[in-house]
Order: sequence, then structure tokens, then C-alpha cells
Amino acid sequence: MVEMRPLGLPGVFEIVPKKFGDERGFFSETYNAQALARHGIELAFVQDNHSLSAAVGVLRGLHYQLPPRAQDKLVRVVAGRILDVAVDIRRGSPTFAQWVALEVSAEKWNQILVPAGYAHGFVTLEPNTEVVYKVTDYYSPEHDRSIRFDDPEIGISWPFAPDQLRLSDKDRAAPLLADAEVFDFE
Ligand SMILES: Cc1cn([C@H]2C[C@H](O)[C@@H](COP(=O)(O)OP(=O)(O)O[C@H]3O[C@@H](C)C(=O)[C@@H](O)[C@H]3O)O2)c(=O)[nH]c1=O
Repeated sequence: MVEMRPLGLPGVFEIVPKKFGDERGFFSETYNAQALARHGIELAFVQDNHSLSAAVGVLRGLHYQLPPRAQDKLVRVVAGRILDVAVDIRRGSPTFAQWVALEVSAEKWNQILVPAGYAHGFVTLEPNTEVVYKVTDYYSPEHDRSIRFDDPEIGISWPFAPDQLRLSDKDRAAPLLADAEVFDFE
């Protein structure tokens, strides 16, 4: 059993799996292909990723893999809290360069589905935040791309001032959307 909520850009959803609490703790199906198929979402996940960000304000993104190694991502948080962002980077899409953000947390036990064709990023809102996500293609460094988190064409409202953010060198050096190789809208 899952609850699905569209987030305002095509194919981007909040998903909330049912959580059964009892005196021992809880039980939850965090992924069920049949339950998603009932909502019209059929994806073949092949890799699970897990990252720990120690500090508040760690920003990872905006990332994507180009076709033919594009990835749909199903993202959840097992400890702490993030603001997760998806940006439509399908050139020719009516919502090209638009973004949506969702707070995803261990407490809310929610997930965000970020489809292929979107750039993805998040910033941590609590220390020791652990993000776990499923992807539909394998990591491919040759297809891996970043776009600047603060590209004014996209205009994401991150909840921190730039000097409070911690980014990898790769993400600091990322190109603007206008200079990036992106997806074609089909
Ligand atoms: C993403 C990835 C990285 N790695 C390696 C490469 C590198 O040495 C190390 C850290 O990689 P990165 O700096 O790219 O990790 P990170 O910045 O956490 O990258 C991730 O960010 C979020 C926002 C996403 O959407 C993911 O798809 C992914 O791009 O892990 C893998 O082995 N497999 C993978 O799937």
C-alpha cells in the first residue's frame, strides 16, 4: 500500500509507503513494484545507492546520466532530513528548466520519484543524514553529468546562503544549464 501525490512536474511524485508500528518498532515495504504499477509506474531498478552526509548544508547535485544510461531515481531518507530537488532538463519540454522541491525525511517516511530527463540534487537539513535510493541504470562515469546548483536560469531557492553550503569540487565546477548536454523532449 502506497500513497502517491503528483508534485507539479510530469512524472515527479511523492510516494508514502505504509508503516506498521508496534511495540517492537515498525515494518514497512519501502518498495513494491506491483503497488507502483497500479499507479501506472513500471520501472526496473538495478542499483541501490546509500550516501551519508555528516554536516547540515551538504549539497549534492544537480546530477543526471545522459542517454542511453539515463536513470529514474526513487529516493528516501533513513536518517535525518533533506530538501530534494528535481529539474526538468528535457530541451523542448513545456516545463524545461522548471524545478520542484520536496522535504524528504526519515520522520515523514516519504520518497520522491525523479524520472529520467530530470537533474536531481538535495541539501541536508540535519546532521548525519542518510539517503538511500534506487536507480534504473548502472553508474556510468562517461554519462554522468552535473549542472550548477545555483544556475540563475533555474533559480532554485535553496534554504541556505551559498557560504553555508558544502559541495564537492566536481559540483562547484559544474556548467550552467545553457552549456550542458541535456535530454531531448520526446
Ligand atoms: C553516483 C555513484 C558514485 N560512485 C562513486 C564515484 C565517486 O568516487 C564517489 C562519489 O560520487 P559522487 O561525488 O558523484 O556522489 P554524489 O555527489 O553523492 O552523487 C549522487 O548525487 C545524487 C544527487 C544523485 O542524484 C546520484 O545519482 C549521484 O549523482 O562514488 C559510484 O561508484 N557509483 C555511483 O552510482
